[in-house]
Amino acid sequence: MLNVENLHVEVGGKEVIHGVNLQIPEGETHILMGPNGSGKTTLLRSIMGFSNYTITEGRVIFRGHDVTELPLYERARYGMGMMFQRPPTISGLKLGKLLEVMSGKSPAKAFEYAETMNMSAFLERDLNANFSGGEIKRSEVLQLLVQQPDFVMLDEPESGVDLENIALIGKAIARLVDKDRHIVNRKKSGLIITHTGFIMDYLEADAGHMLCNGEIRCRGNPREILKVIQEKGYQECMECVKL
Ligand SMILES: Nc1ncnc2c1ncn2[C@@H]1O[C@H](COP(=O)(O)OP(=O)(O)OP(=O)(O)O)[C@@H](O)[C@H]1O
Repeated sequence: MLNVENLHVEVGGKEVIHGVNLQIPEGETHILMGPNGSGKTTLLRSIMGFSNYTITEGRVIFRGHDVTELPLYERARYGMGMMFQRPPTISGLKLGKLLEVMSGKSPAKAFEYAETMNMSAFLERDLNANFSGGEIKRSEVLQLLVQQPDFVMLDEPESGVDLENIALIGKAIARLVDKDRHIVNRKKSGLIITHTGFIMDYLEADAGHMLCNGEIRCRGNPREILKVIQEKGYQECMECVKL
């Protein structure tokens, strides 16, 4: 599904990602961990094609297409989707209208998803305007449910979410990356950033990667990596490179 080859990324005039290689096969969900400021969000945004993230070396291959030079919307058309950690507020754009546009010919289905995500009362509100942290997360997951991307990237989906809503969001994300869900014979895949690992209680994670100072320093079972981080800190994990 996704093949990131020797990716180097510059943001704000400095190199933040230093030669990352990452492969996510069709039907797999991978977990991305690492200390604050290690470059996790930068990596996801570069894969998605945000314009202020400059790829200075390396390639992003998605479904066999080299998308390194493509704008974000073209990557979305190929089937990539991303949940923002801090999405912008857009005055004048109602959440309901956005869902209608995203859903194409099936707005009824979009409003069903809104109900599932406890967001029906937000449809007439401007996008993200005074939404709480947890409401923003639910709105982001709702938009992805409506878009149904083949490959989804999620930036700390559980952070700031209360215990009841973690279950709601966790189950919705499990639907987004469900291996058995086929869209025109394509299996879904995902890449999820997490610090706590709570999201792994709701879905089957196939592999974990730990990013440190813009480099992947450890790969393996995501629960094992998390355990080492919890018990011994990031340093130990950096040294136990299992590549
Ligand atoms: N636009 C920018 N201008 C300057 N520096 C930036 C910019 N965006 C990111 N950085 C820097 O790049 C580094 C990596 O940031 P990034 O947000 O990718 O880290 P992260 O691993 O996602 O962190 P966290 O776990 O805290 O969310 C940080 O030092 C950050 O300050």
